[in-house]
Amino acid sequence: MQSSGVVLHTDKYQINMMYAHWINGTHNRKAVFEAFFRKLPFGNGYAVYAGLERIVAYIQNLRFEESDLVYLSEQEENYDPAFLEELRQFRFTGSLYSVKEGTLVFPNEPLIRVEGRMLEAQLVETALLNYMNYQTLIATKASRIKQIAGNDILMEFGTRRAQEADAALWGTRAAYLAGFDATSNMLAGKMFGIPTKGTHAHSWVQSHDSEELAFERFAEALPGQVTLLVDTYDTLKSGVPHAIELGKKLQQQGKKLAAVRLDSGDLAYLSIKTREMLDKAGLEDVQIVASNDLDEHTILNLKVQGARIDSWGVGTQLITAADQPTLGGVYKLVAREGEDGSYLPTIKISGNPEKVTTPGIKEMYRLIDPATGKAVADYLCYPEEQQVLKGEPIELINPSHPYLNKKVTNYRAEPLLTPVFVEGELVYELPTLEEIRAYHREQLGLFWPEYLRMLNPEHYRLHISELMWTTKTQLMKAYLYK
Ligand SMILES: Nc1ncnc2c1ncn2[C@@H]1O[C@H](COP(=O)(O)OP(=O)(O)OP(=O)(O)O)[C@@H](O)[C@H]1O
Ligand SMILES: O=P(O)(O)OC[C@H]1O[C@H](OP(=O)(O)OP(=O)(O)O)[C@H](O)[C@@H]1O
Ligand SMILES: O=C(O)c1cccnc1
Repeated sequence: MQSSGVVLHTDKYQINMMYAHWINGTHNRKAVFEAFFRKLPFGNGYAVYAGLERIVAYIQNLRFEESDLVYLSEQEENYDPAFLEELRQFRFTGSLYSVKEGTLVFPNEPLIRVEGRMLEAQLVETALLNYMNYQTLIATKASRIKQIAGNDILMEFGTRRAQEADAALWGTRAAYLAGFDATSNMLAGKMFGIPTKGTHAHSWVQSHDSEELAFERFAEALPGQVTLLVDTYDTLKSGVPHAIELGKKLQQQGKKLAAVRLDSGDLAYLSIKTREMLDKAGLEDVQIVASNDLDEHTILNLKVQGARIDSWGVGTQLITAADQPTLGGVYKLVAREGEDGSYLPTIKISGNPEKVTTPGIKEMYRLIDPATGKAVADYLCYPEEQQVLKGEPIELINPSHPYLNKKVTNYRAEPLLTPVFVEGELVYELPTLEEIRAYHREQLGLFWPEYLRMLNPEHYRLHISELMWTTKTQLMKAYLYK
């Protein structure tokens, strides 16, 4: 049976809530949801937002097709056929605001705001979180690795170890936007225009009578871009000497060996020795590539040990975010349409004060100190609060630690939420991946290094307006002391 693919990429409880709203006649009531995460991954000081491009494609393709409706009609819930007819007509008619991909983002910030009919705003929760959580997680991991690798070349090698095909593709894209230089994944290269690179596997060497022959044949087949894997038998006694032999031969022919790849053993020691051997043979411009379960910690350690590595192939640890496999982003209702058509702010209360949601439709700004060009704080206020737009002094309330409030008088405010869909229409021109990559680099420039360091970074804080704080405390009181 054919399926449209995306529309049922949701949890059953969304369909059941849509149905219950329909039964109650509230399905067309307006609702406002926000997607955010509560805790930064990997102990990092920031996250890198990603996922919007796929979210846009998802929203544009939301249609219940015949096979989807047939499948729904077979469910034990026995949905009323008139509900399924309603779904047949379904189109996303709401508005979606989002942070731009590549933006540095922080806990509790509304990264996506969906304003729409209950029916549609509820349906999209699962897919939006799925795309946002994974891609933001991988972009953040990649950005950490990039911080450590500096100007060295970073290649994404993870496809074979990724959690299936979609993760490999979109994870690769996330890695590239956060600073990786290339991928081994050909489909990602074709789909997203990411530069592709490849060396060869041990099987190439094993499939020949000797390592020398394997290297020679590879260089004949692919002149100009040869990287030889030198650890199949013995890196320093066999692989590197054979690569040097071939490198010299190529040099005499006016050609060039590009690099050797180390894939096991002590990468610091082996790279230092390999560099010495290559240099001694007059092959100073032959580069050294390393791979083997690398991540930001190993790369940092190798650099501290003086490793002579020019280029890093990073797979498993990046694409699976092995040290923290989920971002934990959530989607919460912050406002709903009241009987009179106006929005009522809503709250979710928790025993954990950090988990109490902040009510109402919000605008989010990054406040920049014009003297330094650096970000001072992110700030949430209600759209009717115009002080920030006029550059007037504002009181910043820290919602978790209200005693840490501060006043800012001299700032430039950059809005962080951009309209993407307005009443069902796409109004946002998606930037190219290169533009997103450049924007991410600019974003990093907005922050002092203490927020960017890998270990124990300073906390960059999200603040809210006084009015938002008052609204939040009043709503908490209203529900707690009812
Ligand atoms: N000098 C080093 N300092 C810290 N970590 C290193 C160093 N050299 C290599 N590593 C890392 O240590 C791990 C070694 O992996 P492992 O124990 O599987 O050995 P291996 O060398 O890959 O052996 P093989 O692939 O032959 O089984 C890898 O994650 C690698 O990146
Ligand atoms: O270690 P990762 O960060 O995931 O990087 C990718 C790894 O995949 C390849 O090894 P694999 O064992 O799959 O095959 P090969 O060694 O035979 O090439 C490659 O040699 C790397 O070691
Ligand atoms: O090109 C490579 O060397 C490569 C590609 C994928 C995985 N491991 C290595």
